[in-house]
Amino acid sequence: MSWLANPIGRLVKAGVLKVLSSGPVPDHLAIIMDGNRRYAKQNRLGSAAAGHYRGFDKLREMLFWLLDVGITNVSVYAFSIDNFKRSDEEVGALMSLALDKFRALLSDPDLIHRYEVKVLVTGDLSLVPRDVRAAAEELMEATSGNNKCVLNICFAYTGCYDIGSAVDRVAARVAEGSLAPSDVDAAAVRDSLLTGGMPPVDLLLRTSGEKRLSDFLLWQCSRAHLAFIDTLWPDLSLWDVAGVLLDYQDTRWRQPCR
Ligand SMILES: CC(C)=CCC/C(C)=C/CC/C(C)=C/COP(=O)(O)OP(=O)(O)O
Repeated sequence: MSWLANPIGRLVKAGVLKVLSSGPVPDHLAIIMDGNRRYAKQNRLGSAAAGHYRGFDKLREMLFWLLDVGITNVSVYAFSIDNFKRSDEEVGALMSLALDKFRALLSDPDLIHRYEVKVLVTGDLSLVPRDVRAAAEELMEATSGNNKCVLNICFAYTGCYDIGSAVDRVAARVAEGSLAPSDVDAAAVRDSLLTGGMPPVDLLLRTSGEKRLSDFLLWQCSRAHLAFIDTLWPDLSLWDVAGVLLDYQDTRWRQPCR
């Protein structure tokens, strides 16, 4: 167990989170949780799946930090459409993990109920097994009345799919007559994205040293501050998060009106 769980550690953590919450915090933080397989290898966990399970535990731990700091919209890249190209064994393990965790989040009083988190699962859910889709839909339905925070789990997702399907929805509205062709503009496409009413991403964090967007929230990140750190996702610490947020706050103080 981390030292942050002992009484002194809890005080230090509360102090760090309080300091961070006193500066400007992003309205919307997006995270590419990269490095689970390398973490599994380095720590001899025996399978990539074990690294992904550690990855979920880190996500849950980090969400408490972010919500305590006052960040109210968090998007995470949990499974890209490109991830279907991985081995059947790994894809199957990631689907089982999602099924398990979507069900666990349904009854997670400390996180979902206490912080009143609405959970969205966004992506092409027609591509995922029926039981995973049903669990995702049940989770979204059960949390749809929560309105303090949004956790957007991008699953079977890519930014190109998101933009393409938004354009399809706009075209369908034009075809049925509910939108005039002259009213088709960037705002109409933006409002049809899977992220719906979420604000644009202010800060994108990617772990593990890779400096790429990997087709994540391309439209939503058009003005985002980008943070790339070397830490593998399951190793992410409170200090990593503090460093990224302090850097973001420094940028906001220097450029208040972007
Ligand atoms: C249901 C839910 C919210 C699950 C969250 C679990 C989680 C953290 C999933 C991320 C999966 C993923 C493809 C990570 C990228 O690391 P990688 O596998 O590419 O690792 P590598 O870069 O070391 O190869």
